Amino acid sequence: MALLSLSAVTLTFAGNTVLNEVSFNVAERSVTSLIGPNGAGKTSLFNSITGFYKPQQGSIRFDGTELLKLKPHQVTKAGIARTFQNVRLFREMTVLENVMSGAHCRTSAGAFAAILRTPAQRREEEEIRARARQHLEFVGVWAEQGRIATTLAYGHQRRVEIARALATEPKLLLLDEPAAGLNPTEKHDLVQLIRRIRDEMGIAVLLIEHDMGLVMQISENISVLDHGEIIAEGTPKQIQSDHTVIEAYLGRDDGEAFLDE
Ligand SMILES: Nc1ncnc2c1ncn2[C@@H]1O[C@H](COP(=O)(O)OP(=O)(O)OP(=O)(O)O)[C@@H](O)[C@H]1O
Repeated sequence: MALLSLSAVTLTFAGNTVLNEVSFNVAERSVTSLIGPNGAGKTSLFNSITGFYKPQQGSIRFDGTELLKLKPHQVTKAGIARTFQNVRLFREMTVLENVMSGAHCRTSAGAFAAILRTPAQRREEEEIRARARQHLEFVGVWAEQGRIATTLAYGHQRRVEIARALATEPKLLLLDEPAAGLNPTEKHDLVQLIRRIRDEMGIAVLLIEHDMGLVMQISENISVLDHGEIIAEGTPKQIQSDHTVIEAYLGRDDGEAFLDE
């Protein structure tokens, strides 16, 4: 059964249709990629899933819950975490604090207890710290836990952002262009990390990515968005030989990337 299921999702801004009756599924413990030329509507789709945008029509069901009625923090609590196209870490916080902030949606002691620093709150804080450590070790940046997050090398900032997303304890992780700005070695490591997130943590991953080599290597399923519509779906092999997809990329800025692979 699908973990995430979009059905005829339509999103418009001032009469401009950004998503037109988009339907697709993400299976549990899978890596699914969403590809498409610049401006196709990929990030808008992420924003619709996470409650930042409110599609006018359709349904987005996740693990038995309709998401379209929920606010962003409720979507996080339901089990969906995301990273952003441009890394968004808290500037004044250390690496560890950034990751601990991700766990806040799961805390129970409450703001009052936090102000009074009750024993229950202190215990909870210790648990969050221990889990944040596990996540930082998992993504391989624990050694830098005490540094201000935004002073880290770019590739490491991306890992911290993934660790923060994992700290919300998601069932589904949305990654928006995680390979952008990474060198070949870092991209290789990212592929391994995404596989470990799926295999060791049992988390499904939905990926927006322009690096076709990476997409073809890692995805079980690919959905292709063009001008706000799903124009193809299938395995990497099926997508690579799909003429509609090749047509959609021809003559685009990012077309060569697709055709070169
Ligand atoms: N808040 C908004 N208000 C109006 N139009 C918007 C808004 N957000 C997105 N759009 C429009 O939706 C279209 C799709 O944009 P989107 O960023 O989702 O594409 P994308 O596929 O993620 O592109 P890229 O690969 O370049 O990141 C664009 O025409 C964009 O201008």
